[in-house]
Amino acid sequence: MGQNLIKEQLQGVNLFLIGMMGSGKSTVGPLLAEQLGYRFFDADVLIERVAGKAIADIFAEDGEDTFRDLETEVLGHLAAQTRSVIATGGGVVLRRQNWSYLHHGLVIWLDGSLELLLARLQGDEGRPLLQVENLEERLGDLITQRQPLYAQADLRFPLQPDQDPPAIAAELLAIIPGLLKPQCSAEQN
Ligand SMILES: Nc1ncnc2c1ncn2[C@@H]1O[C@H](COP(=O)(O)OP(=O)(O)O)[C@@H](O)[C@H]1O
Ligand SMILES: O=C(O)C1=C[C@@H](OP(=O)(O)O)[C@@H](O)[C@H](O)C1
Ligand SMILES: [Mg+2]
Repeated sequence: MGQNLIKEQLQGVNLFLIGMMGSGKSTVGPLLAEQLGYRFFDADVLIERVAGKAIADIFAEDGEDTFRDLETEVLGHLAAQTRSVIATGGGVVLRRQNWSYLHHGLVIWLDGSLELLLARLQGDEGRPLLQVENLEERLGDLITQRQPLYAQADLRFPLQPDQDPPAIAAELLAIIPGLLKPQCSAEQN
């Protein structure tokens, strides 16, 4: 299906990318936005802008609760936009209020295995929840806790270890029209 037809069918509806840390939300998001003529927002980048400091410093100095409050605030603003692809942070699914914002758009879950995430996140220093001795155990615990929440997405997209970001974006663009209901339009509301 051509990009113009997909754009026409989407009618401005936002795309929210959800999934575990390392699933590629921040990487695939801009590619999707470019193909669709949408804007791209990374919720984490906006949180850092609002707080005036890096995510690691928000966690260290103000605590996770403050970070989650900022996350909800930023998401509320983003949900009021149209024609946007939004990369969320992996923990966005934890708060019920966030789901009321996510459901303003189409919610796409990038679902990666523990093995895939571990390979990508080894040595990462920017994600405060992963600064532990046993990364595999921490990721496994987070997956167990969050999987039922991610499963509330409109689409589960299983990640293949050898699929590069452009190929993922292309496959998503082919799948998305099938998710749309005829009356689904952000610009009619
Ligand atoms: N399809 C992919 N194949 C290989 N590496 C990827 C892919 N998507 C993302 N990455 C890499 O994985 C890491 C995490 O990606 P990122 O987009 O920051 O994930 P998220 O925003 O979901 O936490 C980055 O180093 C990124 O370059
Ligand atoms: O999973 C989480 O709780 C978090 C994920 C991070 O974003 P990414 O999913 O983009 O890494 C960031 O929001 C913060 O470190 C907390
Ligand atoms: Mg990210």
